[in-house]
Amino acid sequence: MNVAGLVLAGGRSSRYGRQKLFEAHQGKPLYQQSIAAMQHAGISSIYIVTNQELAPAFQNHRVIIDENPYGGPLRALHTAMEKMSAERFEWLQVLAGDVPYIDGATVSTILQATKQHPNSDIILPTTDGRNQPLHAAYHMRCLPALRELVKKESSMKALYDAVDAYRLPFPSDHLAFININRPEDWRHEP
Ligand SMILES: Nc1nc2c(ncn2[C@@H]2O[C@H](COP(=O)(O)OP(=O)(O)OP(=O)(O)O)[C@@H](O)[C@H]2O)c(=O)[nH]1
Repeated sequence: MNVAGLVLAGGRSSRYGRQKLFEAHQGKPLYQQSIAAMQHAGISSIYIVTNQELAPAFQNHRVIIDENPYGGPLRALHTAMEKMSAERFEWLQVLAGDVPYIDGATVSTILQATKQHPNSDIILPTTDGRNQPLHAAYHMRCLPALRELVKKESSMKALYDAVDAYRLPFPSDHLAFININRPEDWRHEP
């Protein structure tokens, strides 16, 4: 498969009060839900982008260390793409590590769209018109734009505004992109 997976796992969890990525969900640390979803969709090369401080917790995985710790997802994506640019991958399927209901079918739908829209730079899921850039597939051709943007920007929006993003709508009641920010967010457990 020409797709690699990338789990964003280097945030501060300041709203949660402690590192949310390791909270138990269905008997496993929360971030592992994102890995399982990608594996179910057939992605076998999965990387975790994190910082030096959290890296020991991911020692059984392929880890990429943020060049700018706590620099945000755009910079984390840039660091990962630079590190992976010499490899054979065409697309990078990104998932946040704090999405308990993400599943393989959702990732498969995004991967299917990479085949249907091979000239797009990003397959950008949306729910109710809301962009979901932390759960998008990025073509490696985004790298030159990323190199320029990280010099001055920090938002993912800057990237999907700068390149050709194909919007992939999901139903408004689709749970897969719901993320945990605060402990009380678990009450949405379906
Ligand atoms: N590698 C990496 N991942 C990040 C970074 N910032 C956020 N993430 C990840 O991106 C996902 C969404 O993060 P947010 O909830 O927006 O931010 P957070 O820092 O984790 O939490 P807050 O401090 O409460 O904003 C989570 O899986 C984070 O671990 C970063 O600078 N580097």
